[in-house]
Amino acid sequence: MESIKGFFDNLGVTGFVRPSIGFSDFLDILIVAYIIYKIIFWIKETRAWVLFKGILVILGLAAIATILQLNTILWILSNTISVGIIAVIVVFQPELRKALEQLGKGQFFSYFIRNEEEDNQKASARTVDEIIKAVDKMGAVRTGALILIEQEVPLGDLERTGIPIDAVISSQLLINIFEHNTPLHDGAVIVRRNRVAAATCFLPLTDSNEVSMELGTRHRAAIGASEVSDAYVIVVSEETGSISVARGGVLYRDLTMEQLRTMLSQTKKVGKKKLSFWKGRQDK
Ligand SMILES: Nc1ncnc2c1ncn2[C@@H]1O[C@H](COP(=O)(O)OP(=O)(O)OP(=O)(O)O)[C@@H](O)[C@H]1O
Repeated sequence: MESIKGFFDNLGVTGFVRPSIGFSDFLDILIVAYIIYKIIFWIKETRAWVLFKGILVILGLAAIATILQLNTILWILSNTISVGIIAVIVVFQPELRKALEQLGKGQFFSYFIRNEEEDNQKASARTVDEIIKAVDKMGAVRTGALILIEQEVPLGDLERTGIPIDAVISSQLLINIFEHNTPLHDGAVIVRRNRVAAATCFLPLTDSNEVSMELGTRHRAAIGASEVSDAYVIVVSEETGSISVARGGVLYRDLTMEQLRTMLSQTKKVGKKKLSFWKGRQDK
């Protein structure tokens, strides 16, 4: 401390006050750090993660604009920031409401907590095989199905509209879930890595005018979900037994099993080992 004081004295800075850190300050820092940690987890689990990355890009641009003195860009950024904050509150109103509701119910932190063990698992070739087997069988007997395979964009928001399952994936499980007149058959199943995360999930319908009139709400929901995420959304038509995949707002219809396998082999690769804060999760 004396050397720091000496440093400031040499700089001519007088009146150096030695900061005193007491127990309450320590507790204060710990609580704030814990809350920030939980909020980051929440951001990673919801659509907010994509928005968060967008905000980081804008902050990066602002930093570059400040360094290079790009005054017009700085002016635009400073004048749009207040509008941006209001827009974020409006867009994430459902998530904020949910978090406040959980806080009221005393489940705030459980809402934020992810299953770390699950995070360390990876989508395997076996998972793809099981999905293809189930889809093939359901198509043959015209059992309608809707399956989302999560990629980089977390599907926590959609998952919470359904019933949690959290079971290792198998073709039998998927076929059972979509069996007619059973409690779980309505709605969509969400697959996260090797597990069925939830069933009966409600997906947003696309409002695109370009979707063929012959397609009903199952297909419209698949396209809608693929517009708001990067998930692979598989649809088995109850009417025709045909298999389609929606991805990035585009519906690839009447796929053969080989075409489906080729598409699903492009899902998050097995064998990549990286720890990436930017990507938001650990892939193995
Ligand atoms: N928003 C939604 N989110 C999840 N699942 C949905 C949604 N809308 C409809 N579904 C599922 O789709 C079923 C209705 O499918 P519908 O017959 O309207 O669609 P379709 O596109 O014609 O498909 P199919 O060829 O299977 O008949 C519902 O019973 C439900 O399981």
